[in-house]
Amino acid sequence: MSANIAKRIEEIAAMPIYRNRQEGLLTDLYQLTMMYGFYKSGRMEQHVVFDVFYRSNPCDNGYVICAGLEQVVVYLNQVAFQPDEIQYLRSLGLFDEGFLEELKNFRFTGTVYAIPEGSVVFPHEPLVRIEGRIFELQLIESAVLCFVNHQSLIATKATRIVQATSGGVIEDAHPTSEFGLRRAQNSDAAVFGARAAYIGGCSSTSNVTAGFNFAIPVSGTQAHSWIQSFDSEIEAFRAYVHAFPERAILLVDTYDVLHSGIPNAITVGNELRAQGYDLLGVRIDSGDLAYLSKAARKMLDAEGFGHTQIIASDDLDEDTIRDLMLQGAKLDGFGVGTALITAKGCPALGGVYKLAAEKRDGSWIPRIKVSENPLKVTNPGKKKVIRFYVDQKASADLIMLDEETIPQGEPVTLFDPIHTYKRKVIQDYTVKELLVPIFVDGEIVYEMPTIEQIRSFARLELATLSSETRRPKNPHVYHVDLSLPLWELKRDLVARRGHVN
Ligand SMILES: Nc1ncnc2c1ncn2[C@@H]1O[C@H](COP(=O)(O)OP(=O)(O)OP(=O)(O)O)[C@@H](O)[C@H]1O
Ligand SMILES: O=P(O)(O)OC[C@H]1O[C@H](OP(=O)(O)OP(=O)(O)O)[C@H](O)[C@@H]1O
Ligand SMILES: O=C(O)c1cccnc1
Repeated sequence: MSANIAKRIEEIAAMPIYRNRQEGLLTDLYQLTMMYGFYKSGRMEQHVVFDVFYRSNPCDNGYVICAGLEQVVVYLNQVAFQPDEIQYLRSLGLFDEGFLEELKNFRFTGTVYAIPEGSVVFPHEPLVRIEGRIFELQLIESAVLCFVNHQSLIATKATRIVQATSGGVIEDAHPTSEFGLRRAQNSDAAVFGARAAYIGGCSSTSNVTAGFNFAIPVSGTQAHSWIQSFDSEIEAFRAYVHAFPERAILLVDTYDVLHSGIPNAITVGNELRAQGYDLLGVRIDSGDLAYLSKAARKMLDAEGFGHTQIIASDDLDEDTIRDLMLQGAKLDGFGVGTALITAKGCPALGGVYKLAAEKRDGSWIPRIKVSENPLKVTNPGKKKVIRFYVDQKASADLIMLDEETIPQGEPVTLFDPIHTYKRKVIQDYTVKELLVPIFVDGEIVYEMPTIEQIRSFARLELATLSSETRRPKNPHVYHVDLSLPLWELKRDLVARRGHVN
């Protein structure tokens, strides 16, 4: 492991959220019973390849932003069983001592390729490809899917919400703070969700644990209780700006936005101004946010508070935000909690982990899972994914067998794997291979990017998609095709119901 890679993984593993997480038991029982079966039948060393992929985009979106790889890397680097966990497994009465001994010594020794966090990805593409002993690869399925599915879902939801603030124009998006801690499905979902939301374009989080661990900017205003705890709204405002003269965003809807909140904010703003400060902002958390923001803007502007921002919150999601902007709401920023952290409307990303190949006598034998539904038939073999760019826009992706040569500029004919008569010739393109090495034989070979690098990358990635692919409803379906050799292999294996000979 190079010094840089080692230093970076040390930094990441030192984050409190990752410390002391060995997570051997973060698995489904059937993984352990299958592992026991492999152990009993002498097949633990069987080398296999598993792919992580999903079959359809969440929220009828046109893409997913993949996220969660950092958590996967830390997990694979640390996964182990503690003595009390071994004792618990012993108490189940399912496993013999030899097997428990194997678990005591468990370490991940496999090879992992993955698409970097922040990338835009599409259905059926291997997001993570893991190669190694079936004994290890079976254990890790559940945790790897949990991390990738969750963070990719929230990052994707965040891109929908953030793009809604500016009608899909990425560079004009308004700052959007993630407010979901209190509404998340418990704390890990809140903290890792805040990370994913930041990757997806949120500008900050109210979640201090997420800020502390992941170096995400934290921001906040006040609760209604703050205002209620004073004898009057103006006293509450004065006390807050006294504490934070430069960064006060005053909550103006506790009593009456236009007749009390905004006039009081203006009074306090003038007092602040006399001390040389500008009132940073106001937050409206109820009522008709379009009407109130327009009226508040006029009142603030009339008193010379043109720079004072108006922030909205109140059960917002991408649809309401888009609606508000269409109504001409005068909003400079948003706080979004429940709908973002719970991915309202699309509660799970259905990523799966499927066996793609098995090593026999030194060569890879492709494996397939057949289904009546052609979209559910897996892509066999050890694979890679390439993306064609034309005029810097992502034009199509191609899933290929790992041994195939990547095209280098010659025209390429792509065909739809289901409706094969649908063809497209790509020329004048550049090409990028999406899966990059992360672990080789259990050792990390990837220099993990910082959260800022991941977030900036996600933004660049989104910009490679057409606005038609990014639009929130009925987006263009991005082409993900199979190379001819992969398509033929799949067809032959389907015909033979997966039998190799
Ligand atoms: N102009 C608007 N267009 C569309 N939706 C809006 C508009 N203004 C507010 N909303 C949304 O309408 C919903 C209003 O919720 P609700 O009926 O609970 O009223 P409220 O103002 O939040 O009341 P409360 O005083 O209980 O907070 C919220 O989801 C809010 O984001
Ligand atoms: O609406 P969401 O998108 O879920 O965002 C989080 C919500 O949490 C707070 O309300 P809450 O009533 O919990 O507390 P408060 O008294 O501080 O307003 C805040 O005012 C937001 O409305
Ligand atoms: O800082 C805020 O305004 C905030 C934080 C969490 C939830 N709601 C609001």
